[in-house]
Amino acid sequence: MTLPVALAGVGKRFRGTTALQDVTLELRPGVTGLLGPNGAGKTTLLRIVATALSPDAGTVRVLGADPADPAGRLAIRRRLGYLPQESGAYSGFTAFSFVDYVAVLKEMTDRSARHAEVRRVLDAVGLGDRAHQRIRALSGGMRRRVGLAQALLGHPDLLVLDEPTVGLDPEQRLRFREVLAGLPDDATVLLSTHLTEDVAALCPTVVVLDSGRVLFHGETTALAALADGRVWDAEAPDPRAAVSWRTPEGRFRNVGSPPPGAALVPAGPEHGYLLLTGSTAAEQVAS
Ligand SMILES: Nc1ncnc2c1ncn2[C@@H]1O[C@H](COP(=O)(O)OP(=O)(O)OP(=O)(O)O)[C@@H](O)[C@H]1O
Repeated sequence: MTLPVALAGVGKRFRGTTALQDVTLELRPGVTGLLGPNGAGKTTLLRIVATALSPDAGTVRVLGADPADPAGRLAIRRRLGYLPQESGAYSGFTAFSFVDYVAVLKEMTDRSARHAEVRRVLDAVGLGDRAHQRIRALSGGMRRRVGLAQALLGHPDLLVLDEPTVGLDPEQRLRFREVLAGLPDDATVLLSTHLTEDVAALCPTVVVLDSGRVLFHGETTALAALADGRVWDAEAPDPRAAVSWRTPEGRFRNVGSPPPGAALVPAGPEHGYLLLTGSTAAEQVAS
């Protein structure tokens, strides 16, 4: 089977900043979450997979093709749906006209079939009744959903979604879950997020990126298992903890090496993530 995404030794620098370093990663069909603190390199990695950016080093294969080759790039783009980080562009379009415009770029030439597809994806993200409103008049979460709708056009084999849940209210998060669950089994989704609860709810597989390096790639349950027996509550931050924070009950949750007799708490993916990334991510998870 051709792997949907295969990166080997990928590196990317922006002037003095190393955004990605020696990233080797193979993705299989299904939903993979890309988790990491601010500046970890998530957007850079997604842009490379989505053929929007070339790496400085390493090899990239997406859907069996090489994005460095113009014919390969075109072949990938025809089978790709991409939600980039939010841009303010196209705000004068209506939701319908914007998604229709992207559908034209995707070579959907039959007008009535194209319009039916535009309606399908707008309905899928819960914007059927807002289709003729201008994008600038929509809320931030609705604009994000317009972006998601265009990524779903034409049933892509690979969906690359940069922070798709930002700005979504709880009901829309649930709907987004349903959209992902409704994709065919052989579709591949790579989505970035800061939120370990997104990963727990949406992604059977997770990649943890920090400072441009892959720290973990495996099942989300295995990320949680890294912290088994290493999470405990106490009256104060414990010096044996790699990370501590105050719980809503006013106690302190500690992740690290517990003392004998510690009040252990079941581990979740966020605790495994904190053990891997340490304090850089602690504030994001604790807040
Ligand atoms: N176009 C660019 N020019 C200069 N530096 C860049 C550029 N794009 C990214 N970087 C730098 O590369 C590093 C990785 O950035 P990237 O946006 O990939 O991280 P991220 O994990 O998506 O972060 P966030 O969670 O904050 O969105 C950061 O240090 C960033 O400042």
